[in-house]
Amino acid sequence: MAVFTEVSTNEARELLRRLQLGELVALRGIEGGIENTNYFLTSDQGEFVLTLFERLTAEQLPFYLYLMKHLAHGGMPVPDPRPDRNGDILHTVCGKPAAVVNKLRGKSQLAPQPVHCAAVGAMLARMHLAGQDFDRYQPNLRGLSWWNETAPVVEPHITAQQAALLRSELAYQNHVAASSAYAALPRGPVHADLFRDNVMFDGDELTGFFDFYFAGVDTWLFDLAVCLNDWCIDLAAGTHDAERAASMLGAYQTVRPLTASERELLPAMLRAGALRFWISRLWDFHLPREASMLVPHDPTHFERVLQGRIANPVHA
Ligand SMILES: Nc1ncnc2c1ncn2[C@@H]1O[C@H](COP(=O)(O)OP(=O)(O)O)[C@@H](O)[C@H]1O
Ligand SMILES: N[C@@H](CCOP(=O)(O)O)C(=O)O
Repeated sequence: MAVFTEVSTNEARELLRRLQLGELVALRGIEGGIENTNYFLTSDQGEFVLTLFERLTAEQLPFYLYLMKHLAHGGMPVPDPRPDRNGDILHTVCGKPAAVVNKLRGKSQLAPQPVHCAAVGAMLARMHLAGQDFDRYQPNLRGLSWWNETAPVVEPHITAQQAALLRSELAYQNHVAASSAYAALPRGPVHADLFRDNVMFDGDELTGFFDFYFAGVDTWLFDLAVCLNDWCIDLAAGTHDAERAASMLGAYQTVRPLTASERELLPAMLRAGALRFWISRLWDFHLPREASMLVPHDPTHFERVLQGRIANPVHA
């Protein structure tokens, strides 16, 4: 359930008027999602998604919303935030920061085949290139600094063996981040959470991707590693799927070939991607936000993925 704040039809009607998006036809709460309140908003001009931000602040949101707008205008199939009469794309609904975007066609592909992984790889590379000239900056707020801050917070809740893995991996990632190969990695705005549930497909055709609310400036390789760690992993076993990974990496490189530093650091970034989601899942699991309706994801999945990435490094 992801309607934390109830929006009345009157409020929806008034919002559509403010945004000059026509007359309300239907308003329906969206059950998926864990962070925000989402509604499908249908007017006589089309179908939209209304999001009320429950956690992100009005200071953080412009980066995400303007990045989506920039990418949409660059031809990427991402939601385009709709402006009001003054040109503002961050609105207020029920006292919460809110946005209205176009509804994307298609549905999530939760059992991806190599063809889907190739589509995601090519689209990710196009997105990286399209984001190059985006002029706002916000770091990846779930990057290395956050891992260093959060690891000691979750440590009291895990076993000694898990804590040892967490500490040694963190030490390794701090060491990698200080290296000259890491400094040479190309970077720019990244999605940083492009999991299967954030991409739409119509059959084998990728029709869009959304949920930019973990985006930030980071290495492009980290973004690719996050995708490989979700799309190209057998979820039941937590193991690497070589065929799907080859499809994703190959398609990514048809658009943007990896640099020498990226090839060198792919195994390290696959570990970083696994560590990032292991820590955030441990955090959500052991320290749930007060009054949150968040149903935490299983942290042990990414612990297994991390162990697999350490034991069996994958090269480009
Ligand atoms: N622009 C969009 N077009 C179509 N469906 C969307 C769009 N944005 C969100 N959704 C739907 O809403 C659900 C929840 O959105 P999501 O951004 O994942 O929420 P949360 O940030 O709370 O996790 C998605 O799984 C998807 O079904
Ligand atoms: N992809 C993350 C959780 C983020 O949730 P989302 O619904 O906002 O994509 C994970 O799997 O841990």
